[in-house]
Amino acid sequence: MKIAVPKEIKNHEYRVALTPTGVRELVGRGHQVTIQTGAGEGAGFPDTQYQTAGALIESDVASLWDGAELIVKVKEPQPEEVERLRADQTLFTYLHLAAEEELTRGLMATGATCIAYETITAPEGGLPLLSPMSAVAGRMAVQAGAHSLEKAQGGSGVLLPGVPGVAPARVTVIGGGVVGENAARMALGLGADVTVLDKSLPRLDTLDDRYQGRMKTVFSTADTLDEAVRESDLIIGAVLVPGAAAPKLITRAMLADMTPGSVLVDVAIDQGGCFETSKPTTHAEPAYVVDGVVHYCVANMPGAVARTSTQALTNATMPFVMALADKGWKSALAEDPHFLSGLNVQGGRITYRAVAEAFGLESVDPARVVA
Ligand SMILES: NC(=O)C1=CN([C@@H]2O[C@H](COP(=O)(O)OP(=O)(O)OC[C@H]3O[C@@H](n4cnc5c(N)ncnc54)[C@H](O)[C@@H]3O)[C@@H](O)[C@H]2O)C=CC1
Ligand SMILES: CC(=O)C(=O)O
Ligand SMILES: [Mg+2]
Repeated sequence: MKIAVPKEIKNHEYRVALTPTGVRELVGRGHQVTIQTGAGEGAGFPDTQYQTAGALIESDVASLWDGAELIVKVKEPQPEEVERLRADQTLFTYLHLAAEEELTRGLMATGATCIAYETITAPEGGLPLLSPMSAVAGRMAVQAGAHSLEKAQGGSGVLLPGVPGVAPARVTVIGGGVVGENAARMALGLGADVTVLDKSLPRLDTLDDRYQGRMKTVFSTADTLDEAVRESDLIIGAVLVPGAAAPKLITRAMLADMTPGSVLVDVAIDQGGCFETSKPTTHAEPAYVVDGVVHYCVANMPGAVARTSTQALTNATMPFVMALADKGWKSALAEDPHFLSGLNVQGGRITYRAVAEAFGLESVDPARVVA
């Protein structure tokens, strides 16, 4: 199969969808892999390493897209990339469609087969192609929050661990999944006073057990959210309803109860964000202030640590890329119901119910599409 890897064009996105190691595996199985000039540069993989692994290097973006049957990317396609996509091509990348109606309609109009990393499931549960980046983003969320708390960033001037004689900062993490656990773990490591809110009691039970009560676990309700808003220096939004738009858990009115200079880090921004006042930001301008509260809402946080993130992401995506290349999308998805749950758009139709529901559109059962 002819596989193309474009250079990512989202703001400050330095990850790349395949490493030279991945290229070597694919080429060894008889596939042709073309890498856009410089695509791996930001992650520390120069073109020469891809060439040694057997890839072709293409400097012309139009030729790269034109010649491909399978396009493997990291971030959701930007408008100029959607324009390049054709009905006979398969796109495999993060899509986060429930947050982006225009992108959803754009991909439908191409007629292409669009498979999202973030909705693929695993037999043992969880989201195996989202979780490595969630681990990265969760860990980064605390760094971002600590930086945003500094006075020069508009923050309240609170140091997360405090110092002897001065209490540590209060950090609340809403959603105790992969992002939430990683964030809470980093905040604990820095000596902050950490509380995790979740709606899942089994999840809170796991966290309590795993951290031996060192982080407080609290069932998420309107009351406990109100309390978190009143008492926290830093709140990290880490909820997820897979494939769906994130619920808005902190409204603008609630910001009035926050201490001036306190910080909201909305990691769930790629699914639309879980705070009413969140809007996607970039690494170039990551934060802004609303009603005295600093908001950090970068939708591609792992892009900033591209070396670590690329390796972690491709470890998880490679088996799926190989299945697509070896078998073609239809057989690969038909044979694996967990892979099939990644199918979001195919032949102009939405094949993921939560995405269709976000826009009041119809969806078709993906099993029918691959039957
Ligand atoms: N901004 C970025 O760069 C990145 C963003 N993400 C995003 O972070 C979000 C979280 O991802 P994961 O931790 O992997 O998901 P996850 O599925 O592991 O965890 C989500 C948790 O949220 C909880 N939850 C759901 N609704 C809730 C509610 N109303 N109140 C309290 N808890 C609730 C669930 O019970 C679950 O424990 C996703 O939107 C993901 O796409 C992930 C990686 C990078
Ligand atoms: C998951 C995601 O949005 C990212 O890694 O950028
Ligand atoms: Mg996005």
